[in-house]
Amino acid sequence: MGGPDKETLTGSFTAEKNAKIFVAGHRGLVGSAVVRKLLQIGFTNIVLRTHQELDLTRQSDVEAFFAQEKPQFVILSAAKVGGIHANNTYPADFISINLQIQTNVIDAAYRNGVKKLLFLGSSCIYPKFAPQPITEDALLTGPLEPTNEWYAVAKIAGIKMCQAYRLQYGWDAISAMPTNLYGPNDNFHPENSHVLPALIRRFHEAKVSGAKEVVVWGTGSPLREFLHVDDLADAVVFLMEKYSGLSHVNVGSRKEVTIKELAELVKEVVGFEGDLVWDSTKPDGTPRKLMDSSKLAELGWVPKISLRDGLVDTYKWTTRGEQFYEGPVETV
Ligand SMILES: NC(=O)C1=CN([C@@H]2O[C@H](COP(=O)(O)OP(=O)(O)OC[C@H]3O[C@@H](n4cnc5c(N)ncnc54)[C@H](OP(=O)(O)O)[C@@H]3O)[C@@H](O)[C@H]2O)C=CC1
Ligand SMILES: C[C@H]1O[C@H](OP(=O)(O)OP(=O)(O)OC[C@H]2O[C@@H](n3cnc4c(=O)[nH]c(N)nc43)[C@H](O)[C@@H]2O)[C@@H](O)[C@@H](O)C1=O
Repeated sequence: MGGPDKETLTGSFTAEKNAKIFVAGHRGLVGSAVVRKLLQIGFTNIVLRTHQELDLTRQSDVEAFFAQEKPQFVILSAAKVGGIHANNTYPADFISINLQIQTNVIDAAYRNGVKKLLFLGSSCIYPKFAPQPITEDALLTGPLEPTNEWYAVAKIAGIKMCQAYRLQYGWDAISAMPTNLYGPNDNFHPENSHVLPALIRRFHEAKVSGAKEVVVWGTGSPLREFLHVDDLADAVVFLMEKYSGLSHVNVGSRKEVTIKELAELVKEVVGFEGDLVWDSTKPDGTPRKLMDSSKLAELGWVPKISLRDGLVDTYKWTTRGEQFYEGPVETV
């Protein structure tokens, strides 16, 4: 079976605005941003299923769904996702659920004639002490960060599955590796979320209750790179349009901050006036994971949203109703 043999394409995706696209995980941070982006640029035939309607860990249900709906494109943004504590506490869930979801969806998509699929991985696929900034070819060159190795192993398997299907069948499956993301529809669970939503919520609640201090995990020294999810959604559409290579592609903001700097910024944006207290019994995780996103930049995509602007918008979004939006807290 013939498939694309060139790394770059010339825009077949956005030309087909009535093509049927399945966005898996559309109620999550990434999936919801991808749907917003697709609607904004005029796509009219987006197929969606909630977790309750279609459990993607159930192989026969996934096969039946693909056989019935026959989508032409798939964005795979459904996954078991969480921050450092959730990853460290539920290793079995993180490896097994993610392996099941991605294996079922990727295989059923191929068998049911999907033209192109994009799989979402994560920057945690790289070795804990990879040279910085981390290029795509650092994959599988050293041991993983222990707090998220189970999730990382599943994500590496997803990349490899896309590559294997391209090599054996010539099928157009690509993988994007985003850095740490944030934005509307994030998970704001107090323990199981990522650092940014956790801190937005904790600082907000401290401001409202008049608390004198806020506890932040770890030492504050780890460096992280953050990307607003609307930038990521833009990059996803860009890659669907322009990229058809074997290698996965890093998607980062190319800017890093320490967790201490991040906490100070969230404190300022939320308007909390008390002190920060560091809980060094909590893990720091990987010391640094700045990705080298020059492959994507060379293809012609760069991010637009600064961390400060993205944070201000996200905080406004969480407090736009009468109550703080906590997100789908039952997910982890
Ligand atoms: N958030 C981040 O910082 C980063 C995320 N990524 C990647 O982006 C992708 C999306 O992450 P994100 O949007 O943050 O995650 P979310 O937790 O916000 O969303 C995940 C979505 O997947 C759905 N889902 C989970 N399990 C199943 C299942 N068994 N069947 C059907 N649907 C299911 C969830 O539904 P429900 O809530 O109902 O369970 C939810 O809608 C993931 O692959 C993740 O690895 C990569 C780098 C960073
Ligand atoms: C995207 C990526 O996300 C995860 O990796 P991580 O980058 O380590 O994720 P994190 O956002 O949870 O933490 C970042 C840093 O921040 C510190 N930190 C301070 N205070 C809070 C806090 O209140 N909550 C959290 N979660 N972290 C805190 C925390 O101690 C750490 O030093 C992977 O497991 C995996 O899911 C993955 O791929």
